[in-house]
Amino acid sequence: MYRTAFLDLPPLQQAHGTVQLPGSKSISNRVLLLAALSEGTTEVYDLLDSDDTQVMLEALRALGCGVEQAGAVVRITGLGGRTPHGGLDLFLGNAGTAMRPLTAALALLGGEYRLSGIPRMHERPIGDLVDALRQLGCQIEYLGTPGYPPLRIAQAAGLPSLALGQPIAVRGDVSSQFLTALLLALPLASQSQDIVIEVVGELISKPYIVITLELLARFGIAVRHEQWQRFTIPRGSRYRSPGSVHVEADASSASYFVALGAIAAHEGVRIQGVGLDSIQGDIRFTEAARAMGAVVEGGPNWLQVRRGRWPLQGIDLDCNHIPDAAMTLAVMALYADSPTTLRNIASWRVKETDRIAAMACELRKLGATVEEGADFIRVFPLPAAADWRAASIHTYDDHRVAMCFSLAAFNPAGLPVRIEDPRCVAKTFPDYFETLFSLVRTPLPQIPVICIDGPTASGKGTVAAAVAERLGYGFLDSGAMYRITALAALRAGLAIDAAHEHDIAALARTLPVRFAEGRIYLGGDDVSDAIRTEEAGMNASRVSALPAVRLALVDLQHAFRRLPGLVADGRDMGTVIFPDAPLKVYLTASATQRAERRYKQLISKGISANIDDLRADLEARDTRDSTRVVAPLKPAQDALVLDNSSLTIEQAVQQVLDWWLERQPVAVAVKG
Ligand SMILES: Nc1ncnc2c1ncn2[C@@H]1O[C@H](COP(=O)(O)OP(=O)(O)O)[C@@H](O)[C@H]1O
Ligand SMILES: Nc1ccn([C@H]2C[C@H](O)[C@@H](COP(=O)(O)OP(=O)(O)O)O2)c(=O)n1
Repeated sequence: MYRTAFLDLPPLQQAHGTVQLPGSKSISNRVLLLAALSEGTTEVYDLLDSDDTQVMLEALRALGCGVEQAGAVVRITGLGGRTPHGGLDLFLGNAGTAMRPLTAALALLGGEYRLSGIPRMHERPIGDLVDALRQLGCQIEYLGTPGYPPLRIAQAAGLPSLALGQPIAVRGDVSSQFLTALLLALPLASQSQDIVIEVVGELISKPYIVITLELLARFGIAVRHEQWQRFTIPRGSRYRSPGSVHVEADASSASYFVALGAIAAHEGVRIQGVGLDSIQGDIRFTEAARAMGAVVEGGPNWLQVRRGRWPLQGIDLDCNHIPDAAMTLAVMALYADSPTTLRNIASWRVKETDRIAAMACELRKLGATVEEGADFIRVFPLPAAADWRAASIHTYDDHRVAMCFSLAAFNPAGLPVRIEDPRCVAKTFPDYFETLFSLVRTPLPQIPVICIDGPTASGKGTVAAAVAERLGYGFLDSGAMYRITALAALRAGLAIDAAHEHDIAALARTLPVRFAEGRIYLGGDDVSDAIRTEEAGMNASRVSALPAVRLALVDLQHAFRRLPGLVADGRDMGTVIFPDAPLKVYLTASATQRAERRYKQLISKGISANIDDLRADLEARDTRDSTRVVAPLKPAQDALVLDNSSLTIEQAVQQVLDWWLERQPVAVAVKG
């Protein structure tokens, strides 16, 4: 997961490969609640691991359910008839799929609870559900704005007698989650009579109700309905664990990869975990994608998508049946040859953010003309490369905004797209960007590299690692390659000299080196500390003067150039290894400063050192590194020199970031 302030997506062109999608959020949280209300233990396979499921699991644990995580299986031992722990303060983040059903279930179980979330959760309506529960006789109070969380369920004395004789009325035209919440929870009260729920107003998002009914059936509760307006929970209904449940992959998450297959050139994308027979309504996104031009094939647990018609064609669609996935259509619309109108999407206004306003605003930043109304959005395409603008996409703490705008990186202008706060995808798909990068093919020159070269102890490694971290880029410590090669040579009994050049080069070509969790392994051996001694540095300097060894390490270093970008530090990153890098920095500091830094670094690690010896050593190393025949240490012609003798680490990092950011098209667009 990227935890950076923003993520710059380089321009993308092709996609190819197979993707296994995370579990559906809607199914995951419904299954968790049903398992929690059942007797016995339910094994849940492929549960989505995300912010929204975590808050649900924590709430269930607090209420007294058994929650046990064992690899890919989560075991929930339900309350059965037991009373949940009361007097709790449950924090539910921004998870509507936890807030609504838990409100209903806890109101029907008795006890006292406070339910709250992040500020946006407190702006998302829940009044219609509370009204329905109050009608029944439940005691629920608003702790802030009436109609919105936070809430207090105040039934310290247990449950008041419920008025179940009349049908329970609930509005269906704001969010189908209110009806879902009642359907999931009301079997708790069905011991002695049928319970009837009547929907007031047109029911939106029916496909989500289909999921609810399917899952209730899996847990032994057969709800009848008439025309989606009147639902009956039969008398004597009881939650019965099916023993195990497999969660389908998320069909809404699939929409980004269906769109990817439709937009990207090449043979297309295969999606595993969800197929055309999915119980999730958003699977019908595939029909909309087909209408725009995608070629979609599918089977029981898979989809295969490739580009068909190109450019895509605009559509005019009532999206009531695919409210979440429809956002993806709004970005696909940019690649069409006629406008796209998405209708009946009023529910977008009460989701993680006002999604109609958000989509319109961000699409306009890319250069598109957008019309919006209370319940529709119309997007005009950007047919010519010159129509596109570089943009920094604000994501409103809305995972879907972040994910669907990543598709703008396929723009024909070859512009990168900045996604702000990429971490927001954690709500449903923490590894979304990693998954995207694993499928797309990008010409190497499009993958940015920042080179930081310079003499020893100038702070290259420190600064490069920090810059990489801020940008979400990979990090190549090329010096480590030479250090490891020198160590491997000595362990193999090879003296580091010209006579053994070819043997050492052969060793370097097949170096079994592995980087994992901040450690470096040579074969199975953790050599992270062994290669950091001053002696290892000097040996590295010697081995690096052998031309055949340098050549042998080129491919290994090039392999680090991966999406979304790379920061590489060393001696010849800008001059030899990545000569086309868009930013090259030559980082240096006075010999006195460098000796002092190295001294402090060694002392802090408990290694004794003498500052005069260190200075003499580093000057000797500078001389050897700068005077060798192949790839000597020197600033690239187009490098920016940064003498950080009198800068703090943070100032040096900031300077490199400033140089980088001012070169990005987004910055230019903002300034220009
Ligand atoms: N302004 C600065 N910039 C970078 N590093 C600094 C700075 N001031 C002190 N240092 C310290 O210098 C030491 C050497 O840095 P390092 O990144 O290992 O250098 P290199 O990779 O160039 O050999 C580290 O302990 C680092 O914390
Ligand atoms: N790209 C590179 C990186 C390092 N080397 C050589 C020269 C250096 O003295 C050694 C060790 O490099 P390293 O960057 O790890 O050393 P310092 O941290 O700067 O002391 O490897 C090189 O020749 N080319």
